[in-house]
Amino acid sequence: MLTTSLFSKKSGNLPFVGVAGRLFSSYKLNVVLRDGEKKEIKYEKGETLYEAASNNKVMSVLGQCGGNMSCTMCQIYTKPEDFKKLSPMQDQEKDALGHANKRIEERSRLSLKEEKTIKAIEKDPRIKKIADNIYWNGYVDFQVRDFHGYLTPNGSTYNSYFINDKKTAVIDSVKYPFANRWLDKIEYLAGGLENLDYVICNHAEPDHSSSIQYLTQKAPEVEIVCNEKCQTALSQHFNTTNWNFKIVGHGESLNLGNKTIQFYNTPLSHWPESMVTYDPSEQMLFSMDIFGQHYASSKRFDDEVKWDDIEHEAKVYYANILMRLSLPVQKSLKLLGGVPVKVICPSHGQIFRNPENINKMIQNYVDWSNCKPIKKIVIIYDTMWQSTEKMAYHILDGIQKVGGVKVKLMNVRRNHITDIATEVLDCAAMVVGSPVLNEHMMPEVASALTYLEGLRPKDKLAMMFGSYGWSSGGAIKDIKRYLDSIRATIVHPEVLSQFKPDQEVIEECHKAGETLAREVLKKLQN
Ligand SMILES: Cc1cc2nc3c(=O)[nH]c(=O)nc-3n(C[C@H](O)[C@H](O)[C@H](O)COP(=O)(O)O)c2cc1C
Repeated sequence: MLTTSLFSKKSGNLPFVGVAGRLFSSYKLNVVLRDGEKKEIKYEKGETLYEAASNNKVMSVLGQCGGNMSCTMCQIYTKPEDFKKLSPMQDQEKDALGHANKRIEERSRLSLKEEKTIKAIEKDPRIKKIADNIYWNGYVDFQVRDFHGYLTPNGSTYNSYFINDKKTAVIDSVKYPFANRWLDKIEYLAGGLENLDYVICNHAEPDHSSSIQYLTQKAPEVEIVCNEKCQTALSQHFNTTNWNFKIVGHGESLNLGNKTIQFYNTPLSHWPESMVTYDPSEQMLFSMDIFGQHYASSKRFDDEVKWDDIEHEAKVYYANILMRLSLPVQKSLKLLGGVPVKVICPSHGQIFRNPENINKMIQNYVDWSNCKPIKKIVIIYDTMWQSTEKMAYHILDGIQKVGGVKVKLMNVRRNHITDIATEVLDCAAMVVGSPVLNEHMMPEVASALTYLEGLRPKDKLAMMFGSYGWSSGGAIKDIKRYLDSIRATIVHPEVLSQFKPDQEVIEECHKAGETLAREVLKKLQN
């Protein structure tokens, strides 16, 4: 039985049964052995039933699992009215008792003491200790495949962090379908939801805030720490009438006892209210969506998984979520540049603790926020009867003939906009092609370009192409409007083909590809 939380500081609701020694310095216990023999034993303050029984040598078979909530030999029954007074039962204990006895809800618990709980917490895969008195208590969502239209083939995590000090605090919550699991973990770590003092809300987006509403129902006293804009945004998402807000400004601190944590506003480093939390004692930055990755794993740290995987997911995240917000992100990076960081705890994905990885990720953010181009050309196109596709392949041939430039061929119906945006982030040039359909470009090309127009990739060279039947201009006019909007530099006139590309058009495509590759090399010659 989890006699009291590892971190419980409010002793008013300490349980008494099975740990009677906690409330009475010495206690008598009547033991009836299996063969019917009766014995009276004493047990002392702090002893569990298991310890009392083994110290008095009455039950030699007790405790085979070493107190790890498996063998259920220390199972006890309480009176129903006493059962209610006990600390909440966690999954591991429920599971163990569930196997042993179906009546667990009524009056059955395991008699284990606090030290076992510490071990259990540190072994518990649902919780992860990330520093002394700081725990990850988020949720790993292996199943999620779509985030507001952006594909997440590797799932994601909603990271939440529990700080145990004289005051207890949780940083960020999880997406609402997983609220109960989040609440369970807080209950487990704090020894009751009523023992939680603060929830720090760095960002009002529902994947990080939507479970707070369930916490405030159960623990109305908890203070919601956030900036003013976040309070407004939360009130525009949830009924916050009874929420107990504590508004903090940029650079303000919150003393938790031994630790004093700090808050910095990082507006539009995702939403206007975005803020980060910093623990100077651990040099730990709770960076909200900055450095996030949609990546689900049973491991929590960067150095426990393949770097290439999380670096890729961080890039996908940046391209699809933050590319448009590069200026605010640069401001946030500048602000945080003066803050020494040993650990970065983002709100999605792996926690960065490897210094080399932290430096690499910060450098990536500097590069990505500048859309720093590499020698790469992305060809984005659609086709009905393969004429435009054929042109795309001949442009690709021209690029490859020059050499030294990577090419990505992306049919918009075979490549999701998530991946197109990721490839565009660091490409030097984009080539966009569409056949004419009803005097316009194809709708999937429009979809990709609308997405890119919103994300605003910077500093791209560009070129257009496509096939038509009887009126050449429709698709090109549409594509050009988007390329102009993102201020791309068109470095070659459009290449057009009436129906199937003939030899002359094919040669034109080759030449266009060659010109484009040379322009890229010229631009990136250093
Ligand atoms: C439904 C449909 C609508 C079309 N509308 C136009 C049009 O408005 N103007 C035009 O010049 N060609 C139009 N075309 C002809 C195509 O642009 C032409 O067949 C072109 O070669 C198709 O290129 P693709 O092979 O890459 O799909 C249309 C074709 C289809 C099937």
